[in-house]
Amino acid sequence: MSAASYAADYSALLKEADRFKSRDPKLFATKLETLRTDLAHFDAYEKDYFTYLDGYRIGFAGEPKIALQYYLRVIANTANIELKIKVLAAAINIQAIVRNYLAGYAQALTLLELLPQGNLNNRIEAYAILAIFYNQIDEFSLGLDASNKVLGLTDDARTLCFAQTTKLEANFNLGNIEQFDQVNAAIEICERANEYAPASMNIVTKAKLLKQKGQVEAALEYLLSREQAVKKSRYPVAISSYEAELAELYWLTGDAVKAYQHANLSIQQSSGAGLYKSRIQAYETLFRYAESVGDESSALDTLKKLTETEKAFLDEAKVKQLAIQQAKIDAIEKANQIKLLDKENSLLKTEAVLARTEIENNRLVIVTLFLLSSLVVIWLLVNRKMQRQLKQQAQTDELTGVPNRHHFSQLAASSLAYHKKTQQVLTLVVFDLDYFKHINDSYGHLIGDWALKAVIEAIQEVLREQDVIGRLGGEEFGILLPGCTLSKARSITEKCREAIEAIDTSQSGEQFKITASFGIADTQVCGYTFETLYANADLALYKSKKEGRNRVFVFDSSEQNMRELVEQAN
Ligand SMILES: Nc1nc2c(ncn2[C@@H]2O[C@H](COP(=O)(O)OP(=O)(O)OP(=O)(O)O)[C@@H](O)[C@H]2O)c(=O)[nH]1
Repeated sequence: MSAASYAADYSALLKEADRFKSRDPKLFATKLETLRTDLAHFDAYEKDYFTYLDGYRIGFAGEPKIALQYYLRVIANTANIELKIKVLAAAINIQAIVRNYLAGYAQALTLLELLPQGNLNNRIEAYAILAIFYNQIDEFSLGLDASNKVLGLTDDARTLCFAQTTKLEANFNLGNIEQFDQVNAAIEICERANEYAPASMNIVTKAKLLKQKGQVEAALEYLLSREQAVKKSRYPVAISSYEAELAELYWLTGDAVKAYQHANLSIQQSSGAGLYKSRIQAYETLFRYAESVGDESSALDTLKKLTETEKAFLDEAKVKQLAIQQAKIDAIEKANQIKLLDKENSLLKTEAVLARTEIENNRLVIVTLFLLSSLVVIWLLVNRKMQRQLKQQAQTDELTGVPNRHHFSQLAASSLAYHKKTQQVLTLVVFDLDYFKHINDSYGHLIGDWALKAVIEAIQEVLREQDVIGRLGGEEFGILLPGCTLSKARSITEKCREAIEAIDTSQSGEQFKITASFGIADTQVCGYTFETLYANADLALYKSKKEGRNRVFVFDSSEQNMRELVEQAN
């Protein structure tokens, strides 16, 4: 019948099997085999729990290293912290047995880290195992500490027995024991709990204490009185140390033969690894005995074995110390690595913040630069417009909007240069309004201004696109007629004159007549200097005025009257 057929609660069944694991190994193994048939129905936790129990069974059957493999699998796999703590403790126990102290010590540190998350049973079990482990690696202060923790957590007789035993061992090795109360209590509690192995260890300890206090006879008497109790334990460690102690006590009390016999009994019991102390004690007794009987060859042989055992013991102690040192260094390194990681993390965080800030700053800089460049562009555009406006203002006559005298002469000069280069004719027309003073005087300056603007508008209607008109001053204007034959120029000028004459002044609110007198000079007659061209056009204008105004005259150097005019003008 499988476990599943009478109960589905595998966790409870596994716990029940667990209770028998050291109390009744046979029953435990049976229960385990029953559970094994339902392995497929287990959840992850139950599987891990089963693996642990199965490992325990294997360890108990004398295969600690295989047991350890099972435990390590559970430790790595399980998500259940209580099971993890339980198995870690069991693994530490095994590490002590297989004398892998480095791994055991490192696991002890992990166990202590996890322990606050465990339940009460976890703590009791863990501290109990730690106490054994620490004592075994000669860390008796830690062993004492762990033992006291167990004693403060439980009133279970069996557990108290083990904790009192480890406490006694730690205190004995630390030289802390003055009275016999503690050792008597430890023996009593273990015997009451039917735990003969620890009871036996405590019995031997009591004998050692008596010996230390010089009560050798009492020690011997006591040990002999407890022989049955120790033998009943069937615990080789206890028996070998009992026999070694007994041998020494016999030696000290002068019974050399019994000393020799019990020393040999001890060595027979301590053939297993790790029982160095008892063997050393026994070999010492055997050596003394061989010396005392003059058996030099036996003495030498024993001395050799004693030295070998002492060496093995010291090597073991060295291994333990090195393991502890290494584990401590590893722990410090781990802590440092964590600190370093923390530092690196905070450094990375700072870098990330800095990077973010830098990105934001860069973004800000880009935005600012963009805004600045936009402002510069806008400023340049505005400035160019302003410059254009200023330039225009500087070049333009405010009232009429045509080029002023300076600009007009510049335009004329460049135009003349071009025409000279291309050998084209350029004609300059100058005209002056007739009796303008009279208009001003009669209708006021505003009307005079109106008239000036009206004249420009009228002329611009007549002029071609390429022709340029400018104000030379007051009521005098100039017109550049590029690439124009004289007859064409005369014709355009005549049209200009007519246009002025045709201005309807009524739009100004006044009714009056506007006329202008014109003078024309061209480059074919006057050359390509503006001054000469202007002077000659001005002479022609002068002639128009003189001839009665409102007319057009062309400068002609061959003409007599022109010469006269020049003379008059000079
Ligand atoms: N309203 C106005 N009058 C101006 C401006 N510039 C010059 N004048 C006037 O133009 C008149 C020119 O007078 P004059 O030099 O005696 O010439 P005129 O009266 O036209 O006579 P002729 O040129 O001989 O026909 C003066 O009264 C100036 O004050 C201006 O921009 N606006």
